[in-house]
Amino acid sequence: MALPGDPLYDTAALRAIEASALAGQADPAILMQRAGRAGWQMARRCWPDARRIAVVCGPGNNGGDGYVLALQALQAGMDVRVVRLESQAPRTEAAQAMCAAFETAGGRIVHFDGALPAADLVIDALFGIGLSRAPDDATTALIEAISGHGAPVLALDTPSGLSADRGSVAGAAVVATRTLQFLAPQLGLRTGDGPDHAGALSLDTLGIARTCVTDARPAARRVDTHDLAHWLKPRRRNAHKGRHGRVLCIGGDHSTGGAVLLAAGAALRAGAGLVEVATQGAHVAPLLARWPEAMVRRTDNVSALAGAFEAADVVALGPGLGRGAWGHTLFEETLDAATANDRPLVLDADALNLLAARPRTLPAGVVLTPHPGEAARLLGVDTADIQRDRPAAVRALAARWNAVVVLKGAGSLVCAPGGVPWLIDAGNPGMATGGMGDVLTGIIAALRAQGHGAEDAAVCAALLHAVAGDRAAAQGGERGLLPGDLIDILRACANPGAHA
Ligand SMILES: NC(=O)C1=CN([C@@H]2O[C@H](COP(=O)(O)OP(=O)(O)OC[C@H]3O[C@@H](n4cnc5c(N)ncnc54)[C@H](OP(=O)(O)O)[C@@H]3O)[C@@H](O)[C@H]2O)[C@H](O)CC1
Ligand SMILES: [K+]
Repeated sequence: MALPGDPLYDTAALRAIEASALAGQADPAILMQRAGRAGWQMARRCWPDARRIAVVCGPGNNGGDGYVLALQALQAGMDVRVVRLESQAPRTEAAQAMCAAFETAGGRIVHFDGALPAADLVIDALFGIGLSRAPDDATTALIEAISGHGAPVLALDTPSGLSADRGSVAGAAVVATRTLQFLAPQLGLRTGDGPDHAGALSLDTLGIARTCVTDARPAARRVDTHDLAHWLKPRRRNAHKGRHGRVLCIGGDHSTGGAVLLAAGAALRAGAGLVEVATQGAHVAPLLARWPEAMVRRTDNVSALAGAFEAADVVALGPGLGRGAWGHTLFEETLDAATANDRPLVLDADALNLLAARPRTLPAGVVLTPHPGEAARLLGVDTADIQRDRPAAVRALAARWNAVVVLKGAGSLVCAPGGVPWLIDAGNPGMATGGMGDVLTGIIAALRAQGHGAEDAAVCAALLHAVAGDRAAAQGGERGLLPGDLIDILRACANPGAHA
């Protein structure tokens, strides 16, 4: 069965695609010509009234694309200025040729003196996939002038200063209104700082053969709301609650009972047949009031859970667990029991912090759901290290713990050990609030209990969680979005097509 989603590429793959596309081409600048023309057609389509065009060109082939665009605009009768740093005259043969063609046609090139000229549209052709280091002060000033100009910004290939591989910014990066990618879609524009800098995304394949792209190794696979149906099929008529699995949620110390309540509610709304909660807080009554469908028991240790543990198809450990004596006991005993009984586990929140503090080998089929801070503790690095290269971080976490990992954050990433990461192309900043992770944990556990493998359950759950977050935000706004809002909308999202 075909994998859901679309491939995303890193710069190494893009270089391979470019080489494959240029093989046998008489004119090595053919792609640059097409890129510059595509950029100008995009500019005309998105900003048809723009007359004064400022094109910021860098020293490489991204700049070369810019010179081609500038010539196109000049020949269309626009008022065009190419702006560059005096130190950044075109260095590649192709870019030099395009620059010469622009000047021969009467194009004007001005050196950046701290301010960009008045313009109706700014084109960012400073750096593309060749960015190799943090911009120096002069380049930073130019980047900031682009972002602060006030006119719309069309970035060619990559917003300059953003890593197309890592989705991170070393120093400064252009904030673009739209980014026109060339050849194939880039991973870095969709995770970490990518979405904030790339703006709306477009792609022009520059007319290359499809095989040039399909032969390249994807850096990730992007999934969005349209892919939910791949996992969430209509239910068979001959069903009973046992077929939909049994989830045991363990967590909820005295002051953090709400977390395990959210996980249990999410598991119910994501379709688990039965949900049991083992907790110790004084929140049993409110939990049952909110979810009378859940079975709740107070517990001090796993042996007290004997029946529940055996009966469970999957155990979610961590929401509100805390790191006190009670949490420690349940952490160690649950992992021992899950290992002995080969019970699928979802570990979140304090279970992750306890695992980082007391490393141990995990049984097969575990799903970890760290946010960047928990991820940092699980790898023994700083949070900044995680965010600097999220794709590398999620691969490292999956390998280090031999588990499927959901690295939460802008553009959540999911990865199995040795696998290609999945990029969740949904979600919004309204979801950056306490309790949202507990909801995700409940959804993963519910999908595991319904028979999905660890990787499928993690990808589908992360996508379902983000889609529900977007739908809830669309109804009432991102600010003030609460985990309960997602739970209330989960059912509608978890049955694609049911309400069509
Ligand atoms: N994707 C494709 O196949 C296509 C590529 N095209 C366009 O070309 C760029 C890639 O071009 P490239 O020349 O490899 O790289 P860039 O233009 O992005 O910039 C690299 C040059 O800039 C210098 N550089 C890098 N980082 C910095 C920095 N922080 N400060 C100053 N200068 C920097 C770098 O110099 P080095 O010292 O690193 O050698 C290079 O000179 C791609 O993005 C597309 O826009 C085709 O035209 C279309 C298809
Ligand atoms: K650029």
